[in-house]
Amino acid sequence: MKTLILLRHGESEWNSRNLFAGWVDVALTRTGEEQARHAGRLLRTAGLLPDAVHTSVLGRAVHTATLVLRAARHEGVPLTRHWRLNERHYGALQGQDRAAVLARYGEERFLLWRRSYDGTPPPVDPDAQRALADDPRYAELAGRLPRAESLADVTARLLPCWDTVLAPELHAGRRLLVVAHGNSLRALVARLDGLDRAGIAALNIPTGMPLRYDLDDDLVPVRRGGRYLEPEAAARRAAAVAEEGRGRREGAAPGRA
Ligand SMILES: O=C(O)[C@@H](CO)OP(=O)(O)O
Repeated sequence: MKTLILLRHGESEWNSRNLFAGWVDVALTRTGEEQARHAGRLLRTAGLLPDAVHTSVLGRAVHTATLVLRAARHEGVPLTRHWRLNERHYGALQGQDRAAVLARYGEERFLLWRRSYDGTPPPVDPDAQRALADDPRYAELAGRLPRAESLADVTARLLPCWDTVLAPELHAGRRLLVVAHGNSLRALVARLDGLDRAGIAALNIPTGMPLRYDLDDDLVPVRRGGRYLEPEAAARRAAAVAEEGRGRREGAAPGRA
């Protein structure tokens, strides 16, 4: 049996303000930092300390992973960053308020951009991301930085990381922790669980809640959907993520853990 633990970063400044973040490097809030520490304590208590950690290159994921390992008293493990695990590039929606986007463009387009498999948000103005072109984290992407991504695009750029890094390490018997983002994890879960379009549209992943997948020798989940270490809190918070833009945000969910 192979074990893969997925974790969306803790609440970010822009999660708390209900702004689309994408590739913009926003910091964790104090709540997000505490969520990360809580996740680390959960992993230790559950006996799920990872052999290796993989994150995106975005600060909110790397910071979350660092806080998780510190809280789990397990800081010695290798931590590798991959731009392929980044959040979906949200194009011109980055920095925009979800409620304002919903009000301006309507439910159908909001859901197409936010939760469909192949809907691509409007592209970002190249001037708005000039700094990314000089960012060493994206050196490999020189001249072909994305200007917006659909979930299909995210899946296509994430799979090489799965095929060449994550899957081989799992096959080698390593327990992995992947700390990434709402949409890069949706792409990974969709692939693991073989979700259809309706399943993908309905999938929402809450911040800071470890999701455990046990995989067979072919890396097929033993239980579809995996299992959150705190299933009730995760279900509540995933439902709140689905409602973002409609007046409630995840951090405002009642009875949150
Ligand atoms: O802002 C973003 O980049 C993502 C995840 O935080 O938002 P959404 O959940 O709306 O896809």
